Amino acid sequence: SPVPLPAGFHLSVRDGTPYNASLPNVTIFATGGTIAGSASSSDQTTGYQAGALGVDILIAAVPQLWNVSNVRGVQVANVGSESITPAILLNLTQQIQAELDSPYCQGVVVTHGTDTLEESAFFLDLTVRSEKPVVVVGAMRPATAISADGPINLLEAVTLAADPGARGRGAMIVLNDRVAGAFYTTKSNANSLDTFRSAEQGFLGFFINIKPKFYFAPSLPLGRPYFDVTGATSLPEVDILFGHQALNPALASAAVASGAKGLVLAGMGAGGWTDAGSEAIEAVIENNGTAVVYSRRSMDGYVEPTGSVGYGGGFLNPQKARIMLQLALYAGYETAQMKTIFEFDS
Ligand SMILES: NC(=O)C[C@H](N)C(=O)O
Repeated sequence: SPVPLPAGFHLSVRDGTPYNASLPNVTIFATGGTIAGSASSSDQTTGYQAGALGVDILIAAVPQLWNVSNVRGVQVANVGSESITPAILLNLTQQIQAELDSPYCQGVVVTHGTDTLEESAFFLDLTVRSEKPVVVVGAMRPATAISADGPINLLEAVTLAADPGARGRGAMIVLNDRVAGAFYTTKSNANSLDTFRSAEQGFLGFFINIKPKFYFAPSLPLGRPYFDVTGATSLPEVDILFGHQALNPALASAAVASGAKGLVLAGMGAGGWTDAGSEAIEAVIENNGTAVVYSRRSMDGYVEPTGSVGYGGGFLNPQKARIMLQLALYAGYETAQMKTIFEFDS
């Protein structure tokens, strides 16, 4: 059923949604996830259907949104975040760019499953060119759960996107009363509400009474590249190989044979790979020109280039190095540019 219009609102000439001329306009792009999840009972917090509820239902559940902004919902997808594809990401970033280029929009929010939220947020950080806030938000409990965290997270995300102090900070992630920069933030716990961590680089701020409080003036990660994908329809395939004892060296050539143009190695320690594995990697680079980034399975740290082939993944974890490599291959980066973006050479 339609949301009743709060006092003082009238219908926007733009698209017929409630509109208050004294408030900023924020567009919510919904992609699914637990924040849109529905379970059969209020005590069920696993095994529910992610991406079950539409964006209008998410908005209707939080009438406080109308106190801080005029919100408009756009349904981009409605899936668990394990099913987000390059096609969805390209569609999402192209729609966001067009929206932020419009003078009517002051900021955008993306609702997303938390499992791969860091990948999409990082992708948007690298592909949206705007001073206006891009805020990615999820939830750890489905919308039907007792004490669901989605509604407050959504309200904080929209409040952040509407806040002029949020400009010029790149894509941000909101969960559990914290503001995190997309570049360095990762999911650290499968179940906890406090799952997102920003490691040594730290959070950007937190929320008090739903209002964002920043620790620092606006700044961006050093050397963060921008990739123009406004005309892209697909991205090159990049696969991740996970390092462990008794590694099967044949996996590298198998990945390349099935279409990978790039490989990210989630190596041991600071990016270590077995001798037989390294020989296999050198062979695929030599035979196929495959781009290889050495990253790490360790939670945090910096990975230097290993030997004469491939690139060191720098501070990027494997899933972020994969996104970066897809974009760099799409953009046709040469060796020197690859080294700059991955190894933070200046
Ligand atoms: N908390 C969540 O959103 C997890 C969910 N499986 C997803 O990523 O879509």
